[in-house]
Amino acid sequence: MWLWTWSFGELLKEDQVVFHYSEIPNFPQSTVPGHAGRLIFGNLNGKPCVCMQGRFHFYEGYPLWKVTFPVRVFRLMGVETLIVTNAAGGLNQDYKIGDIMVIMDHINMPGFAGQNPLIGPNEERFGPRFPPMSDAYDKDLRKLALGVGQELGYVEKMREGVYCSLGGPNFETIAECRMLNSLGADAVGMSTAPEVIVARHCGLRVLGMSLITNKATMDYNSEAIASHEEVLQAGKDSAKFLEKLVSLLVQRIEPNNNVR
Ligand SMILES: O=P(O)(O)O[C@H]1O[C@H](CO)[C@@H](O)[C@H]1O
Ligand SMILES: Nc1nc2[nH]cnc2c(=O)[nH]1
Repeated sequence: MWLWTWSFGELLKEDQVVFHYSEIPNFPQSTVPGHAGRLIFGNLNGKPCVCMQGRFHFYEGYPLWKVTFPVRVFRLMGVETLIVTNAAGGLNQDYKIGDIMVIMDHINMPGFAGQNPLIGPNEERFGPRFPPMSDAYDKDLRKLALGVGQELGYVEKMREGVYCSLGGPNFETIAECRMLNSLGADAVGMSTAPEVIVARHCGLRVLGMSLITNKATMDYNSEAIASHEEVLQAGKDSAKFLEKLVSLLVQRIEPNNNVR
């Protein structure tokens, strides 16, 4: 069984069952425009999937354990692989709007300030107290994603890089963008790292992909101003491309027999 987030619910046409988050006991609610707040079960190319249409964020006021609660629910339901997607600002100056960055690693900035979803008593039934993160993003899945993207003809669009997760909700200052880029981040957003930390803690295999929805402003002479409207528009513009990519990827991904 597979899980991914964001806008791919439309792909799950076979045997589709839909729940609104409000119907599920103890589930948080989506408050962000563009995040529908629906859980969609179905088959894609014969593979059972569950898709979150809308995720939860720290900036909505949810503690990180709650932001990541669905990951543990899915793990208990038998999910083996997490495909996590996000919208992100491109810090790498070579990146263009509409590019897909396969995430090779992340910088979890809130973690440096003591905000980590695993803080508190360790739940041994999910994983160890001190989980490693140096192998968070599965090498084989990264290679597969880059290959599938190129096979679909998106040679220039496919990138591989480092995602930096911040708490949000404001977009970054110019000085912050320059600093993050000099620290090695290629893209910046307000999600994903917490979900991936919890997914790796409980043994899920992870593939992460960022859609570059805007170029982070690095120049004091630039007139560019980041906005959520721009992010949503870039998401809509790339929806078909992402659907094709994810659809073929799901078809090609082999079951994960190493899940604990
Ligand atoms: O990371 P996702 O939720 O994809 O979306 C990104 O886009 C929103 C800002 O426009 C923020 O939520 C940011 O994290
Ligand atoms: N923090 C942050 N999140 C984003 N989500 C989409 N674009 C951006 C961005 O530029 N910065």
